Amino acid sequence: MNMAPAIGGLDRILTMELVRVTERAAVAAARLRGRGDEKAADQAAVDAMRQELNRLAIKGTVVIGEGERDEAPMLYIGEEVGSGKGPGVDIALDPLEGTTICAKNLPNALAVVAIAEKGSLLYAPDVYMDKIAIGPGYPKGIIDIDAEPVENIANLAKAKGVRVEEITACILDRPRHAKLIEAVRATGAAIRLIGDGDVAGVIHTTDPDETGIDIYLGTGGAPEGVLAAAALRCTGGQMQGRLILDTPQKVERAATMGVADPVKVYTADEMAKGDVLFAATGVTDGNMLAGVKFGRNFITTHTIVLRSSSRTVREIKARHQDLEKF
Ligand SMILES: O=P(O)(O)OC[C@H]1O[C@](O)(COP(=O)(O)O)[C@@H](O)[C@@H]1O
Repeated sequence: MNMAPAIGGLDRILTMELVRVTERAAVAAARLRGRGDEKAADQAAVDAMRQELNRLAIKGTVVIGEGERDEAPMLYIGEEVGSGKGPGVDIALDPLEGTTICAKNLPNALAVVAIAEKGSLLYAPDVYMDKIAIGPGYPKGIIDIDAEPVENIANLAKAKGVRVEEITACILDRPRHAKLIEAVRATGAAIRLIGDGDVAGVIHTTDPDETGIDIYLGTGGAPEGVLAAAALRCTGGQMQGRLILDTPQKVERAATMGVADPVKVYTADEMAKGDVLFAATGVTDGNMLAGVKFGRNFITTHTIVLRSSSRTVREIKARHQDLEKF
C-alpha cells in the first residue's frame, strides 16, 4: 500500500529517500578527500550512489550521468536504476561534482542527484553550456544571456537595491573566461573565481546572504547546467543556458538526443520541467554545505533536499552511527 500519495507528480516520500543517495556517495568520496586521486574518489562515489539508487522504489533512467555506456562501470546515460517497482523517472546525477576539488580537499565538492518525471529533463550531451543564473525574489527578465555583463549586473544591483560594487559574480577560473572576467571587473562588481564546481556556483546564488554570491556567469559543463537548473526550479531562481555545439558532430549528437535547435536558450523551467526533486550533500566544506566529518562514534553529513512542486528547502544534518553501512 502506498502511504504517501503523489502530490504534484512524484511520490513525496522519494524526497527523503533521495537524501540517503547523496549522503552515501558523499561519504564514500570523502574517504578519499585530499589524496590527489580524482578517479578513485569518483569511482567510490559512483559505486555508493548506484547501490543506494537501486534501493529506491523507482524505474529510473539515468539521463544525465557519467558518460556513455562503454564507459561503464560509471553510472552511464541510459543506465536503468532503482528497484524497478515504482514509477518511471528521469535521473540526473553527479556522484562527485568537483573531482579535482575533492582530490585537493578544497571547498564545495558535492554529491548531487535530481529526479523528475519521465521526459522532463533536458537530455544534454557532454558538451559545454553558456550559463547565467541568479537567485529567487527578482523580477523576471532582469538577466539575459545575450546581454553584456554591465547590463546584467546593473539590472541585478538595481533590483537588489545595492550598488554595483556590492554585487559578487561567481565565475570558473579558466582562460576562456578572460574577457568575461575583464568585463565584470570593469563594472566595479567583485568576482569569486572558482577552480571547479559550477553546480555549487549556481546554487550559491540562491542564498547570497549565506554564500556572498549574487550571480553566476560563464561556460561550464552542460550536464552540470541541467543539474543546477533542477535545483533552481525548486528554489525559484532564474537561469538561462545555451549548449555550445560548435562542430557538426556535436550538433548531430545533440539532435539524436532531441535537441532540434542548436542555438536555443533554455530557461531553468525548460531544462527541468514538472515536479523535480533535488539533493546535494557536501563532500568537502563549502559556503552552503559542510563537508563529511568522520568522528569517533559517528559520521556527520550535511544535505540540502529540494522539491519544485512545494518549493520546500530542507537542510538535513545527519549523524550516522551505524558505521558498518558506510
Ligand atoms: O574543467 P572544464 O573543462 O572547464 O569544465 C567545467 C566543469 O568541470 C567542473 O568544474 C568539474 O567537473 P568534474 O567534477 O567532472 O571534474 C564542473 O563543475 C564544470 O561544469
